[in-house]
Amino acid sequence: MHTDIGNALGGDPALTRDGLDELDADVATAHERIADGMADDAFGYTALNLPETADPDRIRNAVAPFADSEAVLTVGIGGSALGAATLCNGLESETDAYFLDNVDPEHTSRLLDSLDLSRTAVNVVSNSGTTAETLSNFLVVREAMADAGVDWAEQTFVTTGPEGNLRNLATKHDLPALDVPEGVPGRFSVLSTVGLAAAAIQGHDIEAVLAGAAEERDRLAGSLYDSPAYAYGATSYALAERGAVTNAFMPYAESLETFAEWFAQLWAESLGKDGRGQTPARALGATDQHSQLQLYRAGPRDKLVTLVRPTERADRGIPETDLEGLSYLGGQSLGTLLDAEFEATEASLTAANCPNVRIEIDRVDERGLGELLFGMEAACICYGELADLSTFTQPAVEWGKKAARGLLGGGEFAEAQAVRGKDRLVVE
Ligand SMILES: O=P(O)(O)OC[C@H]1O[C@](O)(CO)[C@@H](O)[C@@H]1O
Repeated sequence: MHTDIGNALGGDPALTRDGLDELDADVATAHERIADGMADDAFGYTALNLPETADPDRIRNAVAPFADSEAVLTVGIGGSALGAATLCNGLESETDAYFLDNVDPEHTSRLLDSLDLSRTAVNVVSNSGTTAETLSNFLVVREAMADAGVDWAEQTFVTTGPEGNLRNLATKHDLPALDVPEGVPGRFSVLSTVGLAAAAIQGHDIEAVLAGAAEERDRLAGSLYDSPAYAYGATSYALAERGAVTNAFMPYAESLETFAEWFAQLWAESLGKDGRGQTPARALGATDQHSQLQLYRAGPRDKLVTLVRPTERADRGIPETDLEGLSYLGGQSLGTLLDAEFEATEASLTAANCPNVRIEIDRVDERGLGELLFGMEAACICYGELADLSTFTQPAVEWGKKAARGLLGGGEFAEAQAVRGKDRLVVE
């Protein structure tokens, strides 16, 4: 992963090289704490040890019974889906991958109706083993399989923690079960069983994902000028402290669109605390040049724009044309056009004083995705250290869970009362 922070300086919000140099002393301290946390396998920090502690053979052996599946259906939400989806949607495979990470009845029914359930491996993932959306979707999938005359227990494996409903279900039905590594919060678990199992069923080189991550780990150092991950984390933090409270995250590759979703959970759930944080706004290049760019260039001065691209990709030529005004495109390629759009957008942001950072990998392949995923995790942890935030918890999500559970008769919760007491001002 290459991080170019040149365009983050001298914009509005204003960050100077001196400001960054000053911050670098804090990055050295942050790195020490991170390295100590890794050495102690401390909660959260232990996620950065996964490039060496994850066991690809164990994962592959566990999913071997499903190797000839036509499709793999992952039932999970948040960190229990987005990491696997980033790998599966970022890489090509003969085996299709689907994700049930919402409880939209129409979508769930359409998806289940479209699948040959007898040829589909079901990967149920939940760290806590108690998440309502995941468990409900699993019950629906199991019923659909039974209705289709498919032995669901033959097609299903789970990835979960040591306790919880899902672990009990796996034990009761003797399902193959992978363990969520201890001390790894969901949004930091892509480089573990949680993110790698579905990718292994699709036949991806999960060792190469871990090797790319290990390369990025080896670049962690006591200065932001020596570590691409810390350069990104520290620069994002410094700009947020100066008013860039929105991070427009814009990959220039369709294969990285899900990666932007994964990044949004990582950044929002890790850094949104104590009234602080930086709001991730997902975008896609070049598409959102034609929807969002106006705002980035001419709207409030509250943004950092992160542009991500692979420097190598399979290309496709644009045919020569005699159409009026289009000759400049004829004979070029879509890749050349996309790169020109990337560089032009980057320069247009700088010309409008909008701070932006360039993140590049060689290719969107297993190694490249490993670098990006690890790099962004380390960047996030670095940001959390500099901001003195509790990066690895997400207490604010519990209120809504209690309210929903109370509304469904799953217990007495004050939060459910609050929902019932909603103020109404309906305009019809
Ligand atoms: O893996 P689990 O426990 O089902 O949780 C799913 C997701 O829900 C959250 O706990 C938020 O509600 C995320 O942190 C997590 O990634």
